Amino acid sequence: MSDLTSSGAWTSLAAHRDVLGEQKISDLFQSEPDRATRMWIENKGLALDYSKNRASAETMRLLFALARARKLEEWRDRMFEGEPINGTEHRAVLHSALRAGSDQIIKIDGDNIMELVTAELDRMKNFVHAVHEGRWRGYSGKPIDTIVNIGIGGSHLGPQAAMEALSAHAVPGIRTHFVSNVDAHDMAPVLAGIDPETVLFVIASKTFTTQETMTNAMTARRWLVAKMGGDEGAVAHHFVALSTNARAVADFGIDSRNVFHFWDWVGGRYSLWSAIGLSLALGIGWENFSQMLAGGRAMDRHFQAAPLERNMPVVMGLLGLWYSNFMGAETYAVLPYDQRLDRFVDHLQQLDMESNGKRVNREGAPVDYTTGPVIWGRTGTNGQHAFYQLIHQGTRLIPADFIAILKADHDHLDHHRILLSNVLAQTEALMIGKSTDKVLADLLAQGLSKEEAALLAPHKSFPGNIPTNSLLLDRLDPFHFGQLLALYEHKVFVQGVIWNINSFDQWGVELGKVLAKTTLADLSGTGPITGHDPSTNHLAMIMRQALDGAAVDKKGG
Ligand SMILES: O=P(O)(O)OC[C@H]1O[C@H](O)[C@H](O)[C@@H](O)[C@@H]1O
Repeated sequence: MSDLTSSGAWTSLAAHRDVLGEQKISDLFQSEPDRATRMWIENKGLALDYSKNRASAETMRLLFALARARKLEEWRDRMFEGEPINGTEHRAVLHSALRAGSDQIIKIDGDNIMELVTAELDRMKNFVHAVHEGRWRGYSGKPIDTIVNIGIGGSHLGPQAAMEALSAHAVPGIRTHFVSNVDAHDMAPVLAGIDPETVLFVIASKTFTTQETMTNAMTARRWLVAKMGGDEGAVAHHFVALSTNARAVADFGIDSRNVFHFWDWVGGRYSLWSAIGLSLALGIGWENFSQMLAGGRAMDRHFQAAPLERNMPVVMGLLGLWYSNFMGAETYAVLPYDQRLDRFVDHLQQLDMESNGKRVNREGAPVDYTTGPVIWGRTGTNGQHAFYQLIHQGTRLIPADFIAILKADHDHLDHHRILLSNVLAQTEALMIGKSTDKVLADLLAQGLSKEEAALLAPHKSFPGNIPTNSLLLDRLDPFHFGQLLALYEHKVFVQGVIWNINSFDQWGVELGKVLAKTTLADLSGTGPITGHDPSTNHLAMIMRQALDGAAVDKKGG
């Protein structure tokens, strides 16, 4: 047994789970009448109500004890102080420094990195202003009005999700596009709809080696040069790069003055706060981007200063772990009740699953407990008419976060009232359910015979007791979005610490990348394809025939 599963804190929780059993959340409200106010944490316009969880006061006490036994506070401080807690890559984890403010001093190996951070933010700010004020111009002298971000994973999902979330704050007259997939069905329609004289391509890649991004960037570059009559000089006016790899950017042919830097202590999925946020800053303006950083900073301060018992990321991390490790939940749903947060779930998916989808601990030993859950979701109310059926009546336990925005950015108050009423109805229904007896009584009252009612009742009853958090944001503005994003970043960190895994590497994505080089060579070659298993050889042969424009022989391959 591992240190974790043999620890007193863990075994106490397991024993407590057996005692708590199937105790109803609604009964906990009877025995703990102060739950709604006690299980409530608020920080600068972002509030968490976690009272609708399968967790009593005693559960929470044991979870906080687990966090302390795993030295969560020490790990948190080590992260903020720049210790190399990303052990497999010997790197610090300092995305918090990107939003810390210029008055802070944060050192790595004795050097104050805040000087670098502040200088780069200043460069970004100047650039954003130059574009918006029409001082930065395209090759033919026209001002820029279209931004095309080319990146993937952490260099795409965060900026795109934030741009969509903050669409109410978009700078008038600036259009933004986000291209990620190497599938040219992504890039082609964008190129078809933009003006080469007024476009700025923002090539976002931490490593500047990612196949998809490099392929898309080359295509964009070829397209632009062709549109400019073959003049390579146009590239300097229409391309900027965001990267930690200055050399590879130079090799690509982007002028060093057009490169915005960040550093290896910023993980890709944590990089929205860095130069990777440039497309977003161009899309929403510098003041709004700064507000987002301020929101992230506010959550950092909360995470650092609030006692564990009043600490939002800690509570959310511990509750998630409770369901995952002690109640068998395999997935976790995030259900934002705001259309603009639809893509936020995609970002959270990478943030959480790439961070905590690990099967060995920091020391490389296999874990004997489950780690990161499958994160999924979609906006409510759309989800209600699609997959909520399974949450309500399926066989799996699916805990969920409901995210609601108190004040909308439109004038249709009637819509907003309906939207929020659905948040209440769903979280209540998930908790309370509807017993078979109650359904039976209702059916009889409607005039059904006893036999008919008995047949129908099991289908119409709901077990309930499905746990939810309710997150309330005053408004979906840059500050509160920044808080929300940092909240989830720290939730992921909390869980990673307790599981003793490295949440900041991502070796699991490497194998496919390496193999893709071989398979690309196969698809580009001529002779028989024999280097793989029979299935892969067969599939590759069919694909090559199709790519070569030959008649496809699916049978023979
Ligand atoms: O920014 P890049 O170096 O192009 O990387 C883009 C993405 O691809 C990788 O495969 C990683 O899994 C991601 O964490 C990363 O964000």
